Amino acid sequence: MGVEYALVHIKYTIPPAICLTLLYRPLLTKLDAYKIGFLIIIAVVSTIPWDSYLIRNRIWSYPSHVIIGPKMFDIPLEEVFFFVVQTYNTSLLYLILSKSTFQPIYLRVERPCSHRLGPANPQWRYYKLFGQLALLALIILSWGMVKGNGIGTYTGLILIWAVPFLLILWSLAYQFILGLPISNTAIPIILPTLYLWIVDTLALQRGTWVINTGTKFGIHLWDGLEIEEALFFLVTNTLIVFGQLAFDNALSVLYTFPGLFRDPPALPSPLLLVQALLIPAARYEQARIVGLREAVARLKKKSRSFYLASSTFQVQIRTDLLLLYSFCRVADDLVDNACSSSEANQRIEKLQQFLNTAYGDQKSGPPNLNSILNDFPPDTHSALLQLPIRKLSRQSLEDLLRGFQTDLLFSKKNTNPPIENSCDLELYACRVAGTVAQMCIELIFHSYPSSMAPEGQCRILEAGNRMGIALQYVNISRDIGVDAKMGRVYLPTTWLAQENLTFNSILRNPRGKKVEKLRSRLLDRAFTLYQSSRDAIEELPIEATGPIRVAVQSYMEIGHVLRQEGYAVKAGRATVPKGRRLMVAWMALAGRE
Ligand SMILES: CC(C)=CCC/C(C)=C/CC/C(C)=C/CC/C(C)=C/[C@@H]1[C@@H](COP(=O)(O)OP(=O)(O)O)[C@]1(C)CC/C=C(\C)CC/C=C(\C)CCC=C(C)C
Repeated sequence: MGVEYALVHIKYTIPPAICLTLLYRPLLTKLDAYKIGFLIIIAVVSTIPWDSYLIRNRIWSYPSHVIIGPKMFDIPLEEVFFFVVQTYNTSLLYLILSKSTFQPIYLRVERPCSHRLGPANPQWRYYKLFGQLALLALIILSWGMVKGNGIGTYTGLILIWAVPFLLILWSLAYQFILGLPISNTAIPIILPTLYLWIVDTLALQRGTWVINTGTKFGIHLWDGLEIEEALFFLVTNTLIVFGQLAFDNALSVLYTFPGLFRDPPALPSPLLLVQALLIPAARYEQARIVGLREAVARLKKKSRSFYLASSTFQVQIRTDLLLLYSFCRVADDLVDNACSSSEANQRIEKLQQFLNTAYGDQKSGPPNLNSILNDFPPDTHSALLQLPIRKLSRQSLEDLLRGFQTDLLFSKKNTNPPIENSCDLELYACRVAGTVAQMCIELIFHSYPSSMAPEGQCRILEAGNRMGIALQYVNISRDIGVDAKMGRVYLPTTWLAQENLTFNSILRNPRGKKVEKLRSRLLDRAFTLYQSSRDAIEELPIEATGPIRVAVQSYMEIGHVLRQEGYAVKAGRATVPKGRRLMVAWMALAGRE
């Protein structure tokens, strides 16, 4: 009996497990736990028969003085723990590295060129086939090595066990394996493999486990690292990462195509996941993928705070929020970028017609939105078409358009600017931002059905509305100068009068001590509203609380920056430095401010 192998864990595998857990803990969700647990079970169940065979046939062995004693099917318990901890560590590293990637946009429709819906990535079928043939060849080669019963036996046994699993995973998830950024694929394989190679070098040099002669090539990758050991760790980490990728591929299919899976559960069963993976890529909906790609690009370009926040949501709700953002952004830009206020008015009318058609008469089947799209520029079509209409209340979207209408009432000639007093300001903010908050909450409750009584849900919606107003006040405080250039002053005229300012004087000069005083007054209101509504976030479904905290705290941080002297400005707007934004997001996830 000895503790040598146990010490390998204490020194080398448990410390990274603890560090990775602490790092990922604020982001860990039930779905992540489900994924990791699922893979650990598969890893242990599939490795035990193979490892037991190897030990019984003396391919490798453990001197009795290095293990504590208890065994499972001849495998020391330390070794069984190794399968668990390796799967856990590599999975966590994968989750950390892939968190910011919105994976559904890497799905590809595969159709033959002659298909009536047009060509779409036909070459991917050949990539799949090529990989399958290569893996089949490897299986045949490894079978020959095992049969030969010579120095290639150990290599053959590793490959004959692992490659069939790789073949299955490749066949199901080749799109993600090939298409995702290497931060999601190669890096989570390479980093733990290199680490385990070093650990293995140290362990073998100390004789913790021994590969017997006659069944190995005797080649060392470096001094102390047998080629077979190096291969083993490479292959097992590849299996773990491919397993995670297959899982995520299934989730992406499930949550991206409502036409294939309408309202899938937040924790899908293994059967449902397999069904999603078996859907032929020819049935994926190209318009949906394009809509999501454009939504991600829009969010990335236009809002750093919400882009960062969006990456903390799970794929299901993240998809809906991205599409909502895309619609709101496009609608806001259509109005803001119109050449004249009459064109802007026409655009709002068209958006209203779009909503009328989209909500239409629910009984007469799905509405045909294509005819109305001709009224809009082509680069806005996907944002309009993909809006998750059936999950959102018509009232909120119509109020948002009413808010945009207020913007059109600003003009130098207009002697009655639309925001006269605090009530006007609040109503405006409620329409353009309170509605957005309410829609976000509607989407959350749709993704994570709650047993909360309707009164409770109403209370949360009201708090969300206040939070939206708070964010809009921060937005207005930040943009006083930018808005003045567009002929808009959202500070109430009664407030201006108290400082001997006028609408036109702000248009001429949106700076100075008096303006700072008013900015500060608006920020005070924003923070009061924030304080009065932030507790309601904790009552949201658990999957949404951390990410929503990130969204609102990141945006409120702009307010904190505005209160400091000499803050950084980008394109005329106060901006939160990246490091500070990340710190705020991290603290928000951890539930601190
Ligand atoms: C991660 C996440 C939550 C993403 C989605 C957010 C989303 C759908 C935002 C819509 C943004 C938008 C373009 C709306 C049009 C109207 C508008 C301009 C509103 C202002 C946003 C400003 O963003 P930005 O600075 O990029 O805009 P400009 O460059 O100035 O044009 C707003 C300030 C409103 C944003 C409000 C929210 C996102 C609501 C936040 C509150 C919640 C999510 C609910 C909190 C829940 C409780 C229970 C309190």
